[in-house]
Amino acid sequence: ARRTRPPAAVQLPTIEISDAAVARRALVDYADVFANRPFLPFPVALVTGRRRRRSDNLNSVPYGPHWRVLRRNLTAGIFHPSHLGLLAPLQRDAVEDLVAGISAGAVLVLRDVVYPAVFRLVARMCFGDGIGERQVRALRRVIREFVLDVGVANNVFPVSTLARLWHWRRIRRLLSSRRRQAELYLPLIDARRRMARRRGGDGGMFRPYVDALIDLRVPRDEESKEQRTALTDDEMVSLLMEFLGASTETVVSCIEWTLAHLVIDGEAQNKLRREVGDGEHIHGRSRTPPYMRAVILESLRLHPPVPLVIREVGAAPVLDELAMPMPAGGARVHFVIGDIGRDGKSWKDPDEFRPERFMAGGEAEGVGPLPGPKEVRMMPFGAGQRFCPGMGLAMAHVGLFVAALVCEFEWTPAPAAGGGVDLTQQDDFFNVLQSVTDETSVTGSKCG
Ligand code: HEM
Repeated sequence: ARRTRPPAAVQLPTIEISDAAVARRALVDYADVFANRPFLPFPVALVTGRRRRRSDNLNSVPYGPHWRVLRRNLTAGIFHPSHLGLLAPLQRDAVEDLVAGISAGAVLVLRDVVYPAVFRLVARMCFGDGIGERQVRALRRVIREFVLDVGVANNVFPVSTLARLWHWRRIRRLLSSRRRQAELYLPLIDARRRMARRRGGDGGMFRPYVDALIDLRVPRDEESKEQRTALTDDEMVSLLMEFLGASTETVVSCIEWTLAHLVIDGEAQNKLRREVGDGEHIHGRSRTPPYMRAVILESLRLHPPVPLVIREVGAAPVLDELAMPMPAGGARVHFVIGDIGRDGKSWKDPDEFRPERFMAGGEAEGVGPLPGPKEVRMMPFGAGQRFCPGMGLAMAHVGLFVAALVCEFEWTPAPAAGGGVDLTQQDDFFNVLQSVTDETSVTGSKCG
């Protein structure tokens, strides 16, 4: 109990913001005040390494020079368009794997085929394309367990004895998860270290994230900005876990919600199929076409895979313009992304799936995945200083996989689902479609 007691940050008063205008003022006008997350948004330490030492990832690191270096390493290194261009062969492989794994006419749970394909692609981005299938499967298993356990640990404490026992087992597994993850990651990191010494890099191939982390030097505090040191093994494990988890869970959830709506709205599915029918997009040769972009934005507006933007405000902040009192001792602030995207003040028929609103002449023409400085209408990737650095990659990957799925197959509800799709949302660490865990998912028939 001592090890899992909520830390001080969790005990701070929590303020929930569901109003888009207030969110904009906080995250844009007071960007620096709202630039930190509480160290532990969960009841158990997620970034505590061996010997219980703090080993930050990008999500947890305080706003400052260390954060800036980690973030630039990702955005200017891994996510730079010239570097992402080198990903095309890996993306093509992933799409071919996905399509090959679907039998036409069979009822399938979409997650069972999409999750492995996305995860394998992301694991190759992290560790290089030499990573073996067994290692990919082992990584996938521990990340999945970790995400499920965090979801449970984060929920209200269960009441019945049996439920409490089950909950407790999950928390214990979560506490040992770091060690199990490290056991898998450290040999892979060491192998890349040896390879870099022997070959001096991959010459023109995609440079995996782990190589960038091995070479990175970070400042440790404000005073010694000039003095930089290599990342510890524990820090590398935290950052790699974050990359694998963030790039898979969110993207898979967005693909599922998008397909669910396309199954319900056959007209939108056909329109999309006509748009991506030439397969250009699947081969990574073109930008996301307009209707596909509109469909993804509409899916993200209605079902943001990450439910909350979480920030911590320190003691006695001066926020004159916010028009909202802040507790003098500081607060944890939750911006409810789903409420903002469905706010009836900014959206017509906010609960309806209508991608056309994002097309030319629509009410949301010009609205993108990241809010501009003047207005927030939706913020699936957050806003302000800590907005999601993986946004471009995520939009590209969702587009790529959805294009492959609708280009190759026609999607209908599974017979067991009674001709419909249940859009119930499972509130977890990520917002996921509850029915993806049932056998009542969807059927894909081969097109043409
Ligand atoms: C559909 C896919 C995704 C969604 C909806 C999503 C959403 C978010 C949200 C809401 C935040 C918090 C932003 C804030 O506090 O303002 C975030 C942060 C973050 N995301 Fe994503 N994300 C996605 C994909 C990715 C991918 C592909 C990566 C790749 C590594 C990634 C890495 C991160 C990181 C590292 C942060 C923390 C950034 C920081 O604190 O500086 N995400 N994401």
